Amino acid sequence: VEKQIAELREQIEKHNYAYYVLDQPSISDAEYDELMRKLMELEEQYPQYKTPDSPSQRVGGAPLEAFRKVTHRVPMLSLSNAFNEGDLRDFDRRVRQEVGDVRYVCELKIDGLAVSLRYEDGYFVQGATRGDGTTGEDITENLKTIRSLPLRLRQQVTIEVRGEAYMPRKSFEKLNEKRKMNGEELFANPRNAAAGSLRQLDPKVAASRQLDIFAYHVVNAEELGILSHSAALNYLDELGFKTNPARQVCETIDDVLSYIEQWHERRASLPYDIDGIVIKVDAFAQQKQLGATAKSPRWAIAYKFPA
Ligand SMILES: COc1nc2nc(N)nc(N)c2nc1C
Repeated sequence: VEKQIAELREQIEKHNYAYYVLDQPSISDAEYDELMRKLMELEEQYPQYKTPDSPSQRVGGAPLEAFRKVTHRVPMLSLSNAFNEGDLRDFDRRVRQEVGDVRYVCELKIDGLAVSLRYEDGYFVQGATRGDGTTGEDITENLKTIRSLPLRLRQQVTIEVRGEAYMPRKSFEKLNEKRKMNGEELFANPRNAAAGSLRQLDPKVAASRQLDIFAYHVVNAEELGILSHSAALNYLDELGFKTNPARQVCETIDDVLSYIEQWHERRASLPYDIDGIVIKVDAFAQQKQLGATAKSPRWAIAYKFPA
């Protein structure tokens, strides 16, 4: 029976990954539900074979009284902003003055909220909000309900990952539709709705909000022998995280500007809100040379779209 339960777990996680991470459903909802029902039934009968990474454990138990505080071992910095081409060219000049020739990675800046995810030996053990950058709130139970968040990685690594939790526009529209029917106050935008959902003390409510998450940073990348940000993102893919596919390596600031132009136009075609583009120096050795201020890294900048 233990083997049967383990097989079911693997099977369900495989379909979960295909559906929520790759957006390529591999079985019908009905078949998926049937597998889940079978797993829950067997785990009910043989609780000794229930494991923390089982898909049945995604929607936690009882609501919390309050959130525990979490101190980030590495502070969660914020990004300095650029509002026009001049700001971006100044950034590029400063970077090149310091490190010489440079490659950038450009990413969409998802309009959600930054979270930190800790895994030990491949198992998700804790998730926290950014808070004030040093101290955040433990929202592990709520983050577990996000289907694209792996409860167990494809490699048994101890890693800390940063990502952006967000509410897809479709989920946002459905949620506000429901709130309107119930005469409740509407959320102003998907970002507020995502923040409100992750601050729910009852994981069942968070689970109902259909949130999603993109991983975008490996905190202990160098310890893991990774040499660049683009390699870190590919590593996150290998581990089973959902990363944003629109990322692009740019050799010049002109390439960065055309990437920004392109996504400013294509923004409405995305199934989620973005509020800008993040530009990062790719090589970690150069990031290290550039360092950070108390508030933000000198090797990255966020270009904000005009409101
Ligand atoms: C390395 O620091 C960061 N990287 C980021 N990357 C993306 N894509 N989006 C963000 N919001 C973001 N925020 C921070 C502080």
